[in-house]
Amino acid sequence: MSVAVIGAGAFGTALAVTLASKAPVTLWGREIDWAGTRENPRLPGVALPPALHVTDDLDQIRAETVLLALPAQVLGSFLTRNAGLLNGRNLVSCAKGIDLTTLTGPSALIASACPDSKVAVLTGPSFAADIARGLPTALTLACADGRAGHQLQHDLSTPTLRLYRTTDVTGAELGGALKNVIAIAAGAAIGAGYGDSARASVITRGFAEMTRLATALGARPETLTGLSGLGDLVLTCTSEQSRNFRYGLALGAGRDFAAGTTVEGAATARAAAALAPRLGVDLPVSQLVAGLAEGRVAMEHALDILLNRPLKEE
Ligand SMILES: NC(=O)c1ccc[n+]([C@@H]2O[C@H](COP(=O)([O-])OP(=O)(O)OC[C@H]3O[C@@H](n4cnc5c(N)ncnc54)[C@H](O)[C@@H]3O)[C@@H](O)[C@H]2O)c1
Ligand SMILES: O=P(O)(O)OC[C@H](O)CO
Repeated sequence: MSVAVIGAGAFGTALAVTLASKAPVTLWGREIDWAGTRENPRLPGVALPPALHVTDDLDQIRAETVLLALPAQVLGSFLTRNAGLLNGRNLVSCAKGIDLTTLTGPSALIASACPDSKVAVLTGPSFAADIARGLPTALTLACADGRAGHQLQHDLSTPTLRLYRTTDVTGAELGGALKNVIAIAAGAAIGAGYGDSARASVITRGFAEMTRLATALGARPETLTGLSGLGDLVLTCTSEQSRNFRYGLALGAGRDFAAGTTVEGAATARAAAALAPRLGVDLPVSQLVAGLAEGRVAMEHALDILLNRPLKEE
């Protein structure tokens, strides 16, 4: 097995660090002026192991399996530019989002750009810092090709990173994408001072919403109850390590949020809101988060919008 990681942000670097405990790994990033220090400022306090080679030269990516750890909204253009280099290899998406241009998940972007590749998705509850520090973590490896998924599950598991396998790529990647949207709403509820009971309602109704959208797009409902759905939803809605949750906190409290931070849920809320009428599904939380993120909805009206919806059966 040979593995490379594209995207030297926090997550790509963390995955490369844990995988380098098994075999040499090449990590590609476009801004790697930090490489000589053997510490990525996006992952402070983690020394890169000797088996991890960092480069900004894509020609050095020769591995048969390539993990794509770029933000969801830049993945499409990256694939278009580099399909010649990537097509035919096993390509594993590590991004959590829905592409705003195509309203599809990362796996469809990859399949379209690289038709000769086996496509997989690696997703689930995990903070980059936890993986890089060797804390125990369990993720979902989704691949429609069962045999390829089985191989990737073994190739990409490490002593501290335990992968479970599924063939439901749609369910796994939508769980990972949509939990970010709900985490923004949960953060906003806490930031606005609505309390933990309100957060529990957001998580529960948000989970119902995730399941509605994902199943309308072909996901298996049980996938949403797994690590990639409920597992990641719980983590992201309850931890201030999450950037989506912290962004929501700032929205709720009326505070500024650090520009340039990767907050996948904002664009994904807009994508989900655009999908809702096409699929005939009701996504009130996603629509609200899209409105908040775009500045169309003021936080002081957000609660009224949710509470004034018609009363209905659970
Ligand atoms: N950080 C985590 O804990 C974590 C955990 C699980 C999944 N993820 C997912 O991984 C993905 C990446 O997140 P991250 O935390 O690594 O983000 P990050 O903000 O730490 O890093 C993003 C990286 O992408 C690079 N980049 C941005 N635009 C680019 C482009 N056009 N071409 C090439 N490189 C580009 C940046 O230079 C940066 O290195 C996201 O979809 C995120 O949801 C992150
Ligand atoms: O920091 P966030 O909000 O992007 O969350 C990171 C991971 O997706 C948690 O599983």
